[in-house]
Amino acid sequence: MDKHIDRKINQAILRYKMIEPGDKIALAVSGGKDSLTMAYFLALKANSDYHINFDIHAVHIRTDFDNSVDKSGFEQFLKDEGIPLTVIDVPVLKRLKPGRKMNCYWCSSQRRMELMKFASQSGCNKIALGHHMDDILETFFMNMAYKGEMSTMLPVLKFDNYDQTLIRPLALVKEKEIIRFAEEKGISRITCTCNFDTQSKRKEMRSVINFMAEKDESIRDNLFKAMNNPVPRYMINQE
Ligand SMILES: Nc1ncnc2c1ncn2[C@@H]1O[C@H](COP(=O)(O)OP(=O)(O)OP(=O)(O)O)[C@@H](O)[C@H]1O
Repeated sequence: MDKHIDRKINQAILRYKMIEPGDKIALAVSGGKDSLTMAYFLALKANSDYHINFDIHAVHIRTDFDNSVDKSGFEQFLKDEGIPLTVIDVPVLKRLKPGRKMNCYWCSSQRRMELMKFASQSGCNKIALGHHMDDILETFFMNMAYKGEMSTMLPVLKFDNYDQTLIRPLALVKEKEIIRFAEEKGISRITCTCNFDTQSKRKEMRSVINFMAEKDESIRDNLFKAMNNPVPRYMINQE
């Protein structure tokens, strides 16, 4: 077991009050390295005498186009770790309105909607996603560069209009730490490789951040810390 990842997840749970006693958590599992790593560590806690009692149930959304993820491998992995799984078929392509082009935003919003539906039907009050620290940083830079706003994906997001809360247990874990763990565990690194990939802006931001942290890894930590540490006195006030 990777103690560092486990510690970082414990820190996130504590710092953001991410998991509470009695929670029933739907684990959104794509079959990729991030969500399987998340499922592995949460299962260790849910199935042991961890100080917070909670239940987990993995959910995989199977779309109507091939995304090249090796399904049999990840289903077996979850079984071996004692994690129950529900697979839901969602015709993402078929649901597209005539004349509309397929894109990542449409796909992820359809998946998100089905995850919420599953959670509410099965009594889950939380949905866990496999986003990690680098995803959160990239989103922060993308939102500044392309939307002109300072915002990002939150470690814990309570919806106003729904009973569910989104959580991101890997919020303090770096992607390279997940890659190392996934290699040790034999978890496939394949993620979505559909032909509709429109994630080039995210990739651009990733290389900008990697460039900044290339010579000094603590820069990545500081960039993340800065998002948690605004100094209002030295921010430009619009009023
Ligand atoms: N088909 C799916 N079914 C269930 N959950 C999904 C699915 N695809 C993505 N997710 C959830 O959304 C998160 C972000 O999805 P994204 O497509 O960005 O994957 P990723 O960052 O490559 O992560 P992973 O390595 O888990 O695939 C995933 O970590 C997972 O929790």
